[in-house]
Amino acid sequence: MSKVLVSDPIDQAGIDILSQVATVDVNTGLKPAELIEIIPQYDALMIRSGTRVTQEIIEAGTQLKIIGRAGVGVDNVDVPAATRRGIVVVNSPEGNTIAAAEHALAMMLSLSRHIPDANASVKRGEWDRKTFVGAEVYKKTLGVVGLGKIGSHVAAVAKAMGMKLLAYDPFISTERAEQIGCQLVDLDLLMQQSDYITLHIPKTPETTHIINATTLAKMKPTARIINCARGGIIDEVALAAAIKEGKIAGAALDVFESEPLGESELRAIGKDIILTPHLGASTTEAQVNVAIDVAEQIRDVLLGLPARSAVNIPGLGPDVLEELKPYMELAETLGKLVGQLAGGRVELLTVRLQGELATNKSQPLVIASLKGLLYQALRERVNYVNANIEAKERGIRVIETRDASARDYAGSLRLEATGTLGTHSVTGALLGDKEIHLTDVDGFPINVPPSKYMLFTLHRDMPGIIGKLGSLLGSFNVNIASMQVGRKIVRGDAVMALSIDDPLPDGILAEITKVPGIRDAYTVTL
Ligand SMILES: NC(=O)C1=CN([C@@H]2O[C@H](COP(=O)(O)OP(=O)(O)OC[C@H]3O[C@@H](n4cnc5c(N)ncnc54)[C@H](O)[C@@H]3O)[C@@H](O)[C@H]2O)C=CC1
Ligand SMILES: O=C(O)CCC(=O)C(=O)O
Repeated sequence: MSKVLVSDPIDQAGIDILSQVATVDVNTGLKPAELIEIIPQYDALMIRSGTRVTQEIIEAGTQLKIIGRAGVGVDNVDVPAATRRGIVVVNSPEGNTIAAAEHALAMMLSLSRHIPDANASVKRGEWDRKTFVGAEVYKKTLGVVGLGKIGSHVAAVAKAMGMKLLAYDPFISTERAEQIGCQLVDLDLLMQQSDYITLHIPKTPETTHIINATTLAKMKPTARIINCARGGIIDEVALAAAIKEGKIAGAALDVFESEPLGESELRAIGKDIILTPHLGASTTEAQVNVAIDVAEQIRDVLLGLPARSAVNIPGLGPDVLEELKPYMELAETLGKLVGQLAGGRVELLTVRLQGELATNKSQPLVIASLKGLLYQALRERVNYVNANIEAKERGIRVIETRDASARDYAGSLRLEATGTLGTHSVTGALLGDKEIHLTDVDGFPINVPPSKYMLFTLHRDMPGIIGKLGSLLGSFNVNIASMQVGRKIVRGDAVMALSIDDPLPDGILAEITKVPGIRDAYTVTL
C-alpha cells in the first residue's frame, strides 16, 4: 500500500479520502532535518503553508510521486526541483477563494472601525467612545490590485456595499473589469485615488515590493492598505514608516515577508494597523474544500490517473503527453517569448502549425502556447488544465491555422500575439526531434536555442551597432553568452537575439534604445 505524509494540519475529510488508497501518517510541526529523515518512505506529501518543501527535501523523497498543497500558493514548494524529479505538484486553485476574499473585506471594515483595539479596550474595563471614531466605506473608492479569483469576489462584495471600484491588473481586459464593475486604471492612479487598497496578486519578481516608499507616497493621507495575498508584495519597512509619519492612515496585513512574523516595527504601531497570522484561508469551509480537492488528486495520482490541477504536469492523458512533450515545451517557450515581446495585454493569439505539425492534434499545442503566454501574469497558477479558461477570462481570442506547405523545418510552430502595444511573432522548431530552436522573430530569420535570459533588439543593420551594444552591456557588467543577427536585406531592418548570463539590470533597456540605429529592445526570461 502507498504511504502519504500529511505534514501540516488538514481537515479530516481529506485524510478520509487518502485512507481509501494509502496509509496516512499525520506528523505536523516537523523540522526540515526531521522531514528529510522520514520523507524517503513516502509516496505522497500533503501540506499547507507551514511546510517548506525545499530541493533538499524533494531529493531525499526518492519514492515521492506527488506533493499536494491544500491551498493556492505553491511558493513554499520548489516546483522546478519537483518537476525535474518528475514529481507532480497539485494545488487547490479555488477552494479558499471566498475565505481569502472575506478575510480581506473583514480587514477593511475592522480597520475602518478600529474593531480590534476597541474590543481590547472594553475587555480591559474601559468605555472609550472618542478614540475609536471610524470611517464609512460607503461611497469610498476601493482600489483592487489583481482582479483574479479573490480580487473579483472582493470587488463584487465591495460594490454591493456602495463602494466605487478601481482595479489594476495588466493581464485583464477592460471588458472583464467592467463586467465586475471596476474601472481599469494604472497603478499610479489607483494609488492616488483610492481610499482603500487591497492586494490580490501572486508574489513574483515583478510584484515583490511593488508597494514601496515611492508608491506609498502616492496614497492619500486618509487611505488604508490591505494585504491578504503574499508577504513581500509590500515593503514592510517602508509601510511602517508611512504609517508612523502619517503619510497613510493605516494597514491590515495577513501575510508577511517572513512567517511567522519575528521582530518587526509593525508590531509597535497602535490602532492604525491590524496584523493576523496568515488566516486568509482559515475557515472551516475552505479547509474542507482544499483538503478534499487535494486529497482526491493525490488519490488519483497514486492510482495512476491524471491530476486535474497539476501546476507542473498537464492533466492531459499520458499517451498524448509522451508523444507531444517536446512540441508542448516548444509551444510553451514560444508562448512565454511572444507574450513578453508583446508586453501589455494580449488580445489575440494566432497559433500556426506548420509542415509536419499541421497534421497533428492542435489542442494540446494551443493550450501549451497559452500556458506560456499567461505565465507572466499567473506564474504557477496557470497550468495545462486552466490555461484555456484563464485566457477566455482575460478576453484573449485564439485563432488556429495550419500550413502543411511550410518546409523550412520538418515541423514548426508560429505564434503571433496582438495586444495593446502592437503585434509580435515568433517561430520555433525542434532540431534532432528534441532541441528547441527559435527560427524567426518578427519575420526576421534567426537560428538560436532559447536561453533563460535573452535580449532582442530591432535595429538598422549598419556598421558598428553590434560593437556599441556590446560595450554598453559590458559597462553594465552584462555577460553575453551568444548573439545572432537576423536580417532580410543588407543594411535594412534587422533583429538581434542575445543570450545573456543574468537578468538585465534596471534602466539598461532605456540606454539600449538610445544607441543610434536601435529602435526597440526587449528583455525576456524564459
Ligand atoms: N492569505 C491567504 O491565506 C491566502 C492568500 N492567497 C493569495 O492571494 C493571491 C491571489 O490569489 P487568486 O485570486 O486565487 O489568484 P489569481 O491567479 O486568480 O489572480 C491573481 C491576479 O493577479 C494578476 N496579476 C499578476 N501579476 C500582476 C501584476 N504584476 N500586477 C497586477 N496584477 C497582476 C493576474 O492577472 C490575476 O488576475 C495569491 O497571492 C494567493 O497566493 C490565496 C488564498 C489564501
Ligand atoms: O494554507 C493556508 O492556510 C494558506 C493559504 C494560502 O495562503 C494559499 O492558499 O495561497
